[in-house]
Parts: sequence; structure tokens; C-alpha cells
Amino acid sequence: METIFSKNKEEHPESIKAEVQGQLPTWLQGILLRNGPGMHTIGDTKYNHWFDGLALLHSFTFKNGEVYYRSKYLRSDSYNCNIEANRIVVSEFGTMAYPDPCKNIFAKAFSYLSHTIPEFTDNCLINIMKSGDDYYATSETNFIRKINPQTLETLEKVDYNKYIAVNVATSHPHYDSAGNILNMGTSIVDKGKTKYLLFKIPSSVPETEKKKSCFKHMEVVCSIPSRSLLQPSYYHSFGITENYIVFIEQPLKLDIVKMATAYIRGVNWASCLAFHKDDKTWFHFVDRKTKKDVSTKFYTDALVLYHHVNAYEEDGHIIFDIIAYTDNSLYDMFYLKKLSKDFEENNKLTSIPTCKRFVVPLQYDKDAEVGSNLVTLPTSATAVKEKDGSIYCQPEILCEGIELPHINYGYNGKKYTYVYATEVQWSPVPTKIAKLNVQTKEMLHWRADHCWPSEPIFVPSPDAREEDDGVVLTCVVTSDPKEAPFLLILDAKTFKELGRARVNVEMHLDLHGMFIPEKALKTETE
Ligand SMILES: CC1=C(/C=C/C(C)=C/C=C/C(C)=C/C=O)C(C)(C)CCC1
Ligand SMILES: [Fe+2]
Repeated sequence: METIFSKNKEEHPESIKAEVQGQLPTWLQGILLRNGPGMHTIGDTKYNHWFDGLALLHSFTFKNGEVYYRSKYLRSDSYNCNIEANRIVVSEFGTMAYPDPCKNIFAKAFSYLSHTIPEFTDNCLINIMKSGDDYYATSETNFIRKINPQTLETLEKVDYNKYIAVNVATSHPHYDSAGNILNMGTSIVDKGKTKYLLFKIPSSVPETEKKKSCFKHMEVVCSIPSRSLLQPSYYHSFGITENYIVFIEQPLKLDIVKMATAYIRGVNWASCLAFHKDDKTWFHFVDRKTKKDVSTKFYTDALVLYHHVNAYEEDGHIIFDIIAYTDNSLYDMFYLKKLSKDFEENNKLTSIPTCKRFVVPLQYDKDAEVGSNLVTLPTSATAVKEKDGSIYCQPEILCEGIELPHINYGYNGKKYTYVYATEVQWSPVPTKIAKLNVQTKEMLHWRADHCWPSEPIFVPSPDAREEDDGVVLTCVVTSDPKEAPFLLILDAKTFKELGRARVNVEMHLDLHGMFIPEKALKTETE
């Protein structure tokens, strides 16, 4: 386990030809680009948490039936400062560090008295985002880093905060049909009003502009005030339907006072997050046209979620599927100490990720009796009217034990049938890939001994007629040293293996990524 999680991984910036077994579809041409933590030790210092590791990008390029692999560390300012100092000098999620005295790039960190929140890291290790023709590595701070998807080189650093007042933003943006990005972020320090902002980054800028920057044209679409000024909710993703934004204000909250004093107290960012188990979880539905939050108060019991699966509208209801927990044990499980020592005995999940479906009636009989269930669709999910007019929602359980959900993005915001995900049993590390039919709850699986698959990515076939016409791609890390890691290609419909592309490198466990079809790649850089 130690090797898989915390051993520093070497980068392989020159492409390596993979050994392909089986038959890959001829239409599968493009780059699977993924991100995740690859280095957890610098000099004599070690990060505490798996999410702290320095971003290591890797890619699988599919070209005429062949597959090429490469990997490269993101040359973030955090990476460069740490490597130069040969110790951790930039704080990450679970590790508080103090800047190298001779470097002042992160010096703002010390001016906590004048700045409520210190400068965050640009170690963008979570996901990849597409903005126009460009690609960015992302995390959850105000910084993203442009990258070259072909060479994996690191390009400019973008500070969202220069354009709009967000201090943190999600790594799971949505894209509309024109390719514009819709994302959410929290404004913590702007005029003392803590709020959640939905913002848009256009996919293109006016032709006449000399220095083209989509970010200059970023705009706040609407905002939702935080229920608590000093404790906004933490969130990792949000949902979107044709007409609404689905935002869940969960009782896992960031404590701004704790964050502002974290440096002086020598504690990490993770300790500024707290789960308030007796609080409620509030649902917000913002009308994308009027930009107004639906006025009815919808809520459920305390839960913690990271990933929305999908959301859509049906007969006056909003249906949204999420992967939920009953506590915040997920973040605790990824402390490297827990992942290395007696892993199997000591690191059992205390809360199993559960795929829950909420069905929320937006149009309902306003004279309905208190205590009545307002849901009129065939589901076991309920929405019960309370005395004060608020509506208490309880979910239908779709399945247990899945995480890192992925759908056919063509069905995002629409009625859909399939979720591809990793399946976890007793540990936070997945052992299977699953396909769940959300209508029938039927499941298909793929597993193999000593194999640890990553987030599955669905790629539609060019002539797709059905939602699951395509392939599912997943990187498989092996715990058997005799077996090299591989990229697995499954037929999305049958979940049968089409092939694998083996690469003889020590591959890291990653988080998220995207497939870039050949036609979406700029040609001049090849
Ligand atoms: C550095 C930093 C943060 C980083 C959070 C990270 C890195 C979260 C990763 C979450 C993942 C990978 C979840 C998977 O389900 C915060 C708390 C936003 C704010 C303070 C500064
Ligand atoms: Fe995520």
C-alpha cells in the first residue's frame, strides 16, 4: 500500500509505446488526460494527506490502434518552490508549511492580519478543464494552470480572483452546449458577505480582441448567500438541469475564522473543515433564466457529498442523483499514515458512499396538507410538506458502494440511464468498475485480482445511437509488482474487455480526467 499511495512517482515526459492486447475500436483517436497526486516526499519532509501530493499529469494517446503513454509533473509555483527549497514550503489541504525565507512568492501567507485568507496553492492536482481550445489543470483554490495536452507542459497560471471575487472554486465545472464553462465558487472575503457564486467562462472571445483571454470575459451569473457568514459550506461539485442549477448547502463547512488564523496556530486547512451532524442539508435550485433561487425551502438530513452524478427535470420535479456519506470520514481516510499502516485492518469505511436519488417537486399543490408527500412520480423518494411550509426530502437509494461517477456527458442535465463508477468495498480504494442502470438498478462489473481501477471515463462512439454506445476507459494500477499497470478499454454496453494497453512504469493512483477526441485537439502543437 505504501508504494501505491505515497512513494514518489517518476515522470516520463517522453512518450512510451504501450503494449496493446486485444482490439481497440478504430474510431478511438485522441488523448485521455488525467491528473492526480504523484509526489508526497520532498527532501526530508512529507505531506500528511494523499490530496496534498504534487500534481502529476499523465496521458494515453490513441493513434491508429496504438497507445502512447507519458507523464509529467505540473510545474506549479508550489512545485518549483518546494523543489528549489528541497522541502515542503507551500501549504496544501492537509499540510501546513512555512515559506522559504528567501522566497517571497507565498509571502502573503504571513500577512494574515491584513488579508483574511492567505494565498493558496496552485498545485492543481484534481481535474482537467477545457476552456475554448485550451486545457487547464484544476484544484479547488482560486488558481488554475494552463497545460499543453500533448506535451503535458505547464503554461500560464490563472487567478480567478483577478476577475471575480472567488476564493475557492470547484474542480467539477459544467459545460453548456456551446462549450461555455459554468462553475461555482465561494466568495469569502468580499465586503463581508459570504456567498456562493455561479460563474461563466465563455468558450470564445470577440475576434477583434488582440490578447485573447476567455477569463477577461468571465462573469458572475448569479449568487446564493451563505446561510452562515463565517461558515460557508464546502462543496466539491454541483448539478445542472435544462433550467436549473442544483446546489447543495451541506453541513460540512469551512470555518473562516479558523482559516484566517490557521497559519498563526500552525494547523492545516483540513482542520478548518467541520461536519455539523445536527444541521440540515439545504437544497438550492436557481432558475438559469431569472437567476432566482426557488423560494420554497427544501432540505434533508445531514449528509456529506462530493460528487453529483446527474440531474434532470421531469413532470414539474427536479431529480438529482448524488454520492452521499453520513459523515466526513472520507477525508480522514486519506491521511497517509492511515493508508500505510495496517491498511486493511485500520482503514475501514465508517460510512459507505451511497448513490441517492432526490426527487423534488417544484410545481405542487400549494394547498396540500401538512405531512403529505408531494412527489407524484413513481419513486420511493419523498418530499413532505412541513408546518412552516418547508419541504423535507428523503431519497431513494439507487445503490451502495460507488464513487467517482461518470456519465455520457451528452446526457448531462437530461433524463439518463447509466452511471459508470468505481466500486469500493471495505476500503476507500476501489477494487471494481461498475455500470449502474439508474432506472432498473441493475449493475455490471469489471474486476481482476490485485487491480485498483481509477475513475472510469465514458467515450461515445461517433455513430452512437444509444446512451451506452461507446467505450469506458480506466487506468488500472496493480499491487502485484510482477504485473505492469494498464489502461483498460471496456465496451460500455456489455462491460466486456475490448483490450488493454500495458505500460511498464510505476503509475500513480489518480483522481479525475477527460478524454479529448482527436478532432478537438489543436493540430499545430503535434
Ligand atoms: C488547498 C485548499 C483546499 C483544498 C482542497 C482539496 C485539495 C480537496 C480535494 C478534494 C478531493 C480530491 C475530493 C475527492 O472526492 C480547500 C479546502 C478547498 C481550501 C483551502 C485550501
Ligand atoms: Fe471529484
